Amino acid sequence: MLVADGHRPREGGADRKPVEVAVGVLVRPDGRFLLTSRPPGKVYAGYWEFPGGKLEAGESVEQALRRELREEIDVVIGAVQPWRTERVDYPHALVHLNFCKVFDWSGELHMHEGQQFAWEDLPVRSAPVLPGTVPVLQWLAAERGFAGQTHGWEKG
Ligand SMILES: Nc1nc2c([nH]c(=O)n2[C@@H]2O[C@H](COP(=O)(O)OP(=O)(O)OP(=O)(O)O)[C@@H](O)[C@H]2O)c(=O)[nH]1
Repeated sequence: MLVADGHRPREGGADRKPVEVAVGVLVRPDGRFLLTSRPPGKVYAGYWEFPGGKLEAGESVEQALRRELREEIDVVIGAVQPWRTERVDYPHALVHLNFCKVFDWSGELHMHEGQQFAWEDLPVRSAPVLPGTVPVLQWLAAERGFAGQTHGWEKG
């Protein structure tokens, strides 16, 4: 489990029920992947992440991902490949991130919530990156044989 921002995990942290989140790693044929900035008004506004959001009652990860990506960035995704999961303990919540790879989608990107977007490569130029996004960059680096810093640390 990743503890974000050096905060002290709350009592019984490991037993709290995490919020399930579906996250999409959209990869283009040239290997670039999509990052979006968190919309104004949300926690960590302006931080860069992979697009996605919380599961609603009764939804599977795949259903939530399809809904979120349609609502937030206007794309209809094809096959969803469950990839890896990660728990992150934030001061505001304990989340269980379900990362899925997506290679195939239709529609033009439109940011519906005032986000910015970038098709990124390693090292990622957009900054700052959300704590829960950092491990994903490391997994991508390992897959791609990329050595070195995966992202910058300063607010860009
Ligand atoms: N989408 C997304 N969320 C992430 C990533 N990494 C990460 O820690 N998270 C966390 O997972 C949670 C996702 O919640 P969200 O606020 O984006 O979801 P949502 O759109 O359903 O939120 P809402 O309740 O404001 O409508 C946040 O606590 C966020 O900080 C990531 O790469 N992508």
